[in-house]
Amino acid sequence: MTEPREIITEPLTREAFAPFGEVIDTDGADAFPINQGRTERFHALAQVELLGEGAQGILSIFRGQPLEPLKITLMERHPLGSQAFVPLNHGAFLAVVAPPGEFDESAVRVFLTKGSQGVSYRAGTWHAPLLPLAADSDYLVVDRQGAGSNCDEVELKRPVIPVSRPG
Ligand SMILES: NC(=O)N[C@@H](O)C(=O)O
Ligand code: NI
Repeated sequence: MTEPREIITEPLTREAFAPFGEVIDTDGADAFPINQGRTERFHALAQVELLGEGAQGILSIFRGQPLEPLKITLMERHPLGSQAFVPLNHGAFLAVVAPPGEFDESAVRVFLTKGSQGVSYRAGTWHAPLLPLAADSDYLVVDRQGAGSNCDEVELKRPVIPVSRPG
């Protein structure tokens, strides 16, 4: 059994997450009034990427459970589309990511979201499957349905254990 590797979680910010996708959050986002001023539109927080033959955008709800023990051994990517997760009951989660392209295990980073934040993984961004911190956490998921293979998986040589920043 290979030695697990601890990675310190980072707070999720647009700038830090930019190589992997977008942060879906009203904080710090541009907004403009619509509906005669009764509604604020936080516009285009993320782009939906739908690539390849017969690609369609779909909306699903994932009801996730925490991974226990919290040890990540597998990551995946969706080369033909983005995948967004938006919490429906304020469930914080871990966004464990690595840059698109050839998988580089040394480049894995762990972001801790606030319950008010969602993410959109860019097409091809390596990520761990949904990792909510609390039981029965619901997320609206926007991703791609269509022809072709849209899920590549990779086994980590060293399992990753997220740890919170000391202090
Ligand atoms: N398998 C599936 O639809 N979900 C994963 O892609 C995930 O990122 O959770
Ligand atoms: Ni995924």
